[in-house]
Amino acid sequence: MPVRTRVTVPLEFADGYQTTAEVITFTGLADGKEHLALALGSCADGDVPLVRMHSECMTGDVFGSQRCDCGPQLREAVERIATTGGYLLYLRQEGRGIGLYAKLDAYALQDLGMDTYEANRALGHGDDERDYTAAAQMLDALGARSIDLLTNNPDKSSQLRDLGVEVRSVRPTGVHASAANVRYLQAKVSHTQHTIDLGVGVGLASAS
Ligand SMILES: Nc1nc2c(ncn2[C@@H]2O[C@H](COP(=O)(O)OP(=O)(O)OP(=O)(O)O)[C@@H](O)[C@H]2O)c(=O)[nH]1
Ligand SMILES: [Zn+2]
Repeated sequence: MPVRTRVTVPLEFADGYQTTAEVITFTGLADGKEHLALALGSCADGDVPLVRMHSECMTGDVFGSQRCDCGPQLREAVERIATTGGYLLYLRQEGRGIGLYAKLDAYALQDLGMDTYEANRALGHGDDERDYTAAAQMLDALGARSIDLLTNNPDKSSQLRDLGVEVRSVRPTGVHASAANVRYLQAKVSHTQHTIDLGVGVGLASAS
């Protein structure tokens, strides 16, 4: 699974944080999507890279939506990986794999009282349609056979291990709770066993 292009991109976030990423593209990924890898920090030969598999969320990543925790998780991941050395895989799996329009349909159903998983099912989708085969191919192309994985989602480490990636450790992300997303985070904890400690959530007090 060859790397197609590597290009250096200087990054500056809204809060002024700056770093440099090597943005990497691939050919022949299993699902034919244009997934990106960002190499951040420095990883010497033999070091185990810190990896985040970030699923695309246009509303959260681009527009700063408060309905989810994607924007702050992305910002956190870039800095942690730049400090440690590793890869951010930006996966084109909008809406947990159901697509942007369907995610917004699901938001409309959540506004009528469904939780995030019930809304997916009401639309005829699975709870989570993401498959990490392409991510495993990207890691293989990068020579990352053993990784430390930044996630609260047990399905990500489980799928990667089944795909032959050695996940040496799983590191939780910070808790980015707010009044607007706490119900969504609670659903992730109760339904898919995410390791999010909502008792210590940043901003949780304002949600109660
Ligand atoms: N269908 C649907 N997708 C959502 C909703 N809220 C967020 N998403 C999508 O969920 C994905 C976010 O996934 P991740 O940031 O990987 O979060 P996660 O699976 O909880 O795992 P970690 O953050 O690694 O713990 C993005 O693709 C979002 O677009 C929702 O209410 N419905
Ligand atoms: Zn989001």
